[in-house]
Amino acid sequence: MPEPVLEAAGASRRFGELTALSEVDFTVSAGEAVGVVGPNGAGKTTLLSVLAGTLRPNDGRVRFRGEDVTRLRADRRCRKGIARAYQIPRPFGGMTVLENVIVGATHGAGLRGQGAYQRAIEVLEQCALAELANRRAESLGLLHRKRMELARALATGPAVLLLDEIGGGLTDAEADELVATIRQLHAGGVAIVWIEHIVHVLVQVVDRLVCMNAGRIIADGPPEDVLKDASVIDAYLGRRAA
Ligand SMILES: Nc1ncnc2c1ncn2[C@@H]1O[C@H](COP(=O)(O)OP(=O)(O)OP(=O)(O)O)[C@@H](O)[C@H]1O
Repeated sequence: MPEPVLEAAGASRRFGELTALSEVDFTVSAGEAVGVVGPNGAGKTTLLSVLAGTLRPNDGRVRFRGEDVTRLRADRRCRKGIARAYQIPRPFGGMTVLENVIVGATHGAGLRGQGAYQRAIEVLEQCALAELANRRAESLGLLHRKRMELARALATGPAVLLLDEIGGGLTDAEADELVATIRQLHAGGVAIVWIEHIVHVLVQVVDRLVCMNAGRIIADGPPEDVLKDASVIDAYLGRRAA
């Protein structure tokens, strides 16, 4: 069995009366790429937040490389190797692309000076952003802002990268470019958990697909099997086509 890098065991999260996440067991192995799909409100982002540490589960545990990190805040988990990129990129305004990525290297990886600079340059190249290093972050178009969001996450030196609907709003050609970048990052050994509604984009990258509905995982396996699963068609794919 491949070594689990990040796992949630029996994780539940309630918001008042609503159970957004209900006793979920989820594992991503070292170097694996897992896609997460499901209807709106299924609990996908809540699961990602529980894994990243921006939300505490009410019950259950989160483990990173076997260590219980349930009580660690997101910034401490980031230092250990769990990075997250958001649906809506949040560049630090008034700073260049390079400076934004240096912040990731400094705060997320604990690098300083030349080390942080070198790491930032490396990830800008990996994310095809080197030519825009000195541009103001807020002047970038959507695809480049998404690449910068990825670069900032990568600069933290993650073992696992959590991606929350980063394909949204892109044209087909832009989505293809983003897929190429993410495949490269994955080929470099980073494990990926990617929530995405654009399933045909997602399946170009992931080895495994998980479908959630009403706070639970209803299917988990090879993408081609999950996409044929009757409960997935009923809860998600059928509804999307309707
Ligand atoms: N901070 C919060 N306070 C109250 N309710 C919340 C909060 N965050 C999420 N919820 C609720 O929990 C449920 C799961 O939300 P979540 O964002 O995890 O779903 P999702 O599968 O990511 O949906 P989408 O595809 O629309 O992003 C939803 O009913 C949502 O309204």
